[in-house]
Amino acid sequence: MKKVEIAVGIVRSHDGKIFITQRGESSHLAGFWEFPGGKIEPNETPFETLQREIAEEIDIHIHKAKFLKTVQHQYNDRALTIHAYLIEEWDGEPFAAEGQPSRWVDEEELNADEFPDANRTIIEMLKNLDKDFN
Ligand SMILES: Nc1nc2c([nH]c(=O)n2[C@@H]2O[C@H](COP(=O)(O)OP(=O)(O)OP(=O)(O)O)[C@@H](O)[C@H]2O)c(=O)[nH]1
Ligand SMILES: [Mg+2]
Repeated sequence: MKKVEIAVGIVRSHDGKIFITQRGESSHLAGFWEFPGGKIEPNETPFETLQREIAEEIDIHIHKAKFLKTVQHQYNDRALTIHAYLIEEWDGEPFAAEGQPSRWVDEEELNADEFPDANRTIIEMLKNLDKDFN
């Protein structure tokens, strides 16, 4: 079984909107929405991967990121580990630098059904975080 380990960023604006991108037509889980990020390369820490992938995919420079959660998920063809970070301070304006569809979505309107199954617990945690603070 193929093992894949990734780092993803939940980019959240001060007014509670999250920047998400859509997976390309020919990729694994095509058409689902995702948090920008990608595979950890040899000799990279998850945070280094996060900085690199976020720069490549949405062209922002991270100032501060808060580690949220690591989740594991078994797909048919791969065992996936996701390290998820919350990014609330950055330089630049996020855009889909690789030409993929993208949008800002209100956190309350994040719909786990539009994301791969592995994202479900991350989205739940995100919504619960705010309950604790509000
Ligand atoms: N970037 C990203 N990948 C995710 C998320 N949720 C999720 O299950 N994945 C899965 O994590 C794996 C790594 O995604 P990736 O963007 O780095 O890699 P990729 O499309 O080049 O993968 P591939 O070449 O195996 O198709 C993919 O299998 C993707 O479907 C997410 O929120 N963000
Ligand atoms: Mg990627």
